[in-house]
Amino acid sequence: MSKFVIEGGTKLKGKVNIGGFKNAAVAIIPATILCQGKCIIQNVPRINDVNVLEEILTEIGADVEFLDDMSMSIDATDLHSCYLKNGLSKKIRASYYLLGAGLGRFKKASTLLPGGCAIGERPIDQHIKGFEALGAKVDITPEGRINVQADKLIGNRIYLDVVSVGATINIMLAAIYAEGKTVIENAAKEPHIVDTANFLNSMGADVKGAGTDVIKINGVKELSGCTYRVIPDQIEAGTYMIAAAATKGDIIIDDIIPKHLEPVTAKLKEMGMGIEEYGDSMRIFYERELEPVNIQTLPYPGFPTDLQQPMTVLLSSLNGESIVVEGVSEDRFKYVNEIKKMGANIDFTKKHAKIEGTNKLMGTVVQATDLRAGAALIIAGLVAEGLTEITDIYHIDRGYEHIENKFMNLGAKIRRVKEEI
Ligand SMILES: CC(=O)N[C@H]1[C@@H](OP(=O)(O)OP(=O)(O)OC[C@H]2O[C@@H](n3ccc(=O)[nH]c3=O)[C@H](O)[C@@H]2O)O[C@H](CO)[C@@H](O)[C@@H]1O
Ligand SMILES: C=C(OP(=O)(O)O)C(=O)O
Repeated sequence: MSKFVIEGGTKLKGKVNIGGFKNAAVAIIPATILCQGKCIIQNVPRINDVNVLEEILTEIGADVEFLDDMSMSIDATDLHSCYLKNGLSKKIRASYYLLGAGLGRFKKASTLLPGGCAIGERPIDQHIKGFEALGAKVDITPEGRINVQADKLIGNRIYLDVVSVGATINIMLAAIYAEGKTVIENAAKEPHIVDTANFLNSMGADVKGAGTDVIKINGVKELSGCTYRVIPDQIEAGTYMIAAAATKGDIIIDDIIPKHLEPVTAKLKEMGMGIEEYGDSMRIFYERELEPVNIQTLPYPGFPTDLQQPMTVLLSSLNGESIVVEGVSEDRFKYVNEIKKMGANIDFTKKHAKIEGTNKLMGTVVQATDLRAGAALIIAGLVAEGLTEITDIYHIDRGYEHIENKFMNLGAKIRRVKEEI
């Protein structure tokens, strides 16, 4: 087990390069099994979720190798089934995409129920509704194994009862070879939906409308290999933006798509941060005392739920009151108990937090309860007085590449300490 030890009080300065988007890469990698041919995926983030997918694909028989630090070659030509035997599928959320991709390619697939961040109930009823609408039978065993199987997949019209990123992508994957046209209504519009659709189209699929709430998929007969570059991680970029604000810093964030960051940029400007955008990079700098603001997380293009936790830490380090409403995840404030140990003054329920800003957080020992909670605790540690120790940082490694090196390059005093068990 490792932990991070952070000495607070440094203003971030310098430049950080953003990696490929976790939530796009973890959809695109499973989607490669739809094609017979080799795919080269570039700008793959070096995170543990990707390592788990590499293991899963290898286990089911795909030929997977890293060509260099950020490019992955995947050839699933010789794959004959998509049955995930062991517990790897429980280690990450995105293993659910092997259901859609396996169903699409082999008309059947089997995984255990997915894992992922503990942020409340995370049902997959909309994924199942979509698979069934295409003609599949879905069975979940008492042990938590999901089996999907179809004699034939036929395009259909599917209206999602809730806007779901996972269900939108999974139905797209399952429908790629379905006979006729599939229409997903009330689809999610996140940039990774568009990226996955672009990847599928690069292999020869016919997906239109990704990025709007109606996606149309015309079934095709075959897909072939391609080379594709994953978009930059807007959640990683947003994390460094918020860290720059919290530490009163001045940094350049490189390799981004500023458009994807608009909801975050707008809030940070409203608070008083200076932001200059230049093509694929931005400078974000502290100009004047930041003002508290209210936030509500919403599906894209609203403020992303995956940045709610870092933002709550920033708000709790300011003077004044703010309200954060969680409009996407079912229960994403549990980590607040950890920042309260550092002196934050926050009342919260499952969906709502009232923050009485206190610009005095104090270092102590805290536990990363999930991926973004871990990132939020790093930011808390950077602004706190004294030393902060963050345990259970394996959650952070699921989704942030080289995080301590990137923060160290910005001047932060952070180190990873390996603990003897
Ligand atoms: C690997 C990945 O891309 N993870 C992201 C994905 O998770 P994930 O795909 O799990 O999130 P969804 O968009 O599906 O979930 C959004 C909301 O819809 C509900 N819901 C979802 C599906 C369903 O069948 N039934 C249902 O009720 C969920 O409980 C949740 O409250 O989108 C979330 C919302 O942007 C992000 O926080 C995660 O980082
Ligand atoms: C919730 C997240 O991840 P996952 O869905 O993979 O658990 C996240 O990336 O913030």
